[in-house]
Amino acid sequence: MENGYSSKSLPLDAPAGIRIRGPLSEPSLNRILSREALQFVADLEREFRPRVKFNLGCRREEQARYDSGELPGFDPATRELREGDWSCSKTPAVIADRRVEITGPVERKMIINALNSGAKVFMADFEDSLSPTWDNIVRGQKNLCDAVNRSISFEDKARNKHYKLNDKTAVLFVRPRGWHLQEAHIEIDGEPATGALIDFGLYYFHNHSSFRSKHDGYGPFFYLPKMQHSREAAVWNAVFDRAEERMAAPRGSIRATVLIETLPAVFQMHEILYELREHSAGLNCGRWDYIFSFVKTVRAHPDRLLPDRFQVGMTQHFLKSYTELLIQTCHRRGVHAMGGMAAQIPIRDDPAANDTAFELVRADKLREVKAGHDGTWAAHPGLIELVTKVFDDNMPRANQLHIKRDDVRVTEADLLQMPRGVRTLEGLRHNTRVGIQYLAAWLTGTGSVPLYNLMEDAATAEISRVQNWQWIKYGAVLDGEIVAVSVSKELFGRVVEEEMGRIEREVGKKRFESGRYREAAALFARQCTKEDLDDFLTLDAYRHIVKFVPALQARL
Ligand SMILES: CC(=O)SCCNC(=O)CCNC(=O)[C@H](O)C(C)(C)COP(=O)(O)OP(=O)(O)OC[C@H]1O[C@@H](n2cnc3c(N)ncnc32)[C@H](O)[C@@H]1OP(=O)(O)O
Ligand SMILES: O=CC(=O)O
Ligand SMILES: [Mg+2]
Repeated sequence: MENGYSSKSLPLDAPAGIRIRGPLSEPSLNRILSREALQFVADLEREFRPRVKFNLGCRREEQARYDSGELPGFDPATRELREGDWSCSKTPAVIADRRVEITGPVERKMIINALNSGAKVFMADFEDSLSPTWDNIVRGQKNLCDAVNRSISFEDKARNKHYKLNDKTAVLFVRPRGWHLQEAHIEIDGEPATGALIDFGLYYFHNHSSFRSKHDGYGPFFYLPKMQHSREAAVWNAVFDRAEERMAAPRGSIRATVLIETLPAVFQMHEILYELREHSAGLNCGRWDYIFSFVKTVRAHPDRLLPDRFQVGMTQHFLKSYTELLIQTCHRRGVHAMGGMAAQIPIRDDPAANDTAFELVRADKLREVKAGHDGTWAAHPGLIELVTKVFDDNMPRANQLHIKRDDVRVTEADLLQMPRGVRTLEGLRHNTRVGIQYLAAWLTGTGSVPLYNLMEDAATAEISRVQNWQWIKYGAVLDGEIVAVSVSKELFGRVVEEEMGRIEREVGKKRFESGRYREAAALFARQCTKEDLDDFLTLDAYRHIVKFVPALQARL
């Protein structure tokens, strides 16, 4: 035995070609990686890995075109499909009313709290709000199994608090990782597995039959993140077909909502729905990744520098156009158009600030329901009552599929219009302070955190990173300074140093020394100052959280 791990903590009964490289922290997790479950995910991996790799290659090719000056737009080749008359399969009754959805990582206590929160849906997250440590991934699957079969409970000994499910709970959706992330701790035929297929496959394998016996045979339900093109949706559709076939589940029983959260995908919404038409549960405005993707896509265009992050709100023309087009598209195809996440969360120790935060959430949700959204997201149980009321007051039916928004006329220029606002030193400082603290949490296994009274997760951290990168790369001139100041590596270096000092003062010396702040700062600074922008912060950061069983230590 070395470092607390023993070969006994590895599941030993893996089928041929599968190697589990991460330790299991308790024997009850073994069941998640049963021989049959691993065989199921390995079959998916072997069938779909080539298509996943092909699609990632297409992303690189498309990005090279944007880097040489092109901008994304509607595809002339699929015009007939966009203009044609077709619908997605009818939405199952159990998810007809999705007015408020709570989201959160697949953490045991939070799953119980979210399911009990009074929201219609809980989206359990392996993605933006989860740091994908091996333990979080496997434990998250176990937590979800226990939630689906209603045996989940949690004991908070320190607070003498016992958690269990209420009789009435939210409907469960699960968001697997995006196509770009690998699961290094499961090797299939000598290569790391595709994270998305591991998350989907293990969850589907263990839970499909429980869903079959309820919800009129529909489910499990999924959210699908970060796609860039309809050919990626076609892969998900084929994965769903194969999973249903293997488990003798009715075709179309799996339903999934696609997040439109990349700039290229906004030009592909009809096409994405078409590919998934038998499995679709609509689209969602993933605003935070969308803003991140906007910057990433135009990274080679020096004339497209974003203003401060706080000014890129949903009333900016490009974001308003995106949400309206999404609503029109979904309602033409007979599926839900879900709203996104306001970043404000309850502020316990400051009633005035709490009131302001609630007012901002109320205004955001009012805008969404009036625009025609069928529901929206909430980040915290303390917001469910408020958000529900806004939708109840303005949406008398279960949804607004009948509101077609034929008045909406959105062009490529609308979707690409630059947001207005100023670029400030405080914006650079805030991005840096938040980016470093978020990464420090992520490296220790926490994927969503409250920072300065806002929810921060991987998508919001990405905005901080790419905005800094863009300003440094193109020497953005800052507004509001007495003498002209442009952002440079030297200025950024000073900002990192000063913000590290501030973080240390804010979190205290003890926490600062025992945390991973210095490692996070080095990682964040490296990412912000690279000559060429990395596609995802989490790809670089993932290397820092991979922990192989020492006896099997090898290069990633
Ligand atoms: C860009 C996107 O993808 S958005 C979607 C992804 N992001 C998310 O899902 C973020 C979800 N939200 C969260 O993770 C949390 O609300 C945070 C990290 C922002 C704040 O969490 P905390 O600091 O723990 O909040 P707070 O202390 O006020 O929590 C109070 C209680 O509510 C619970 N709670 C807070 N948020 C949630 C949630 N989203 N789901 C379930 N329970 C929650 C806490 O566990 C705590 O429970 P307890 O009283 O039984 O101990
Ligand atoms: O996933 C949601 C987002 O806003 O990003
Ligand atoms: Mg996202």
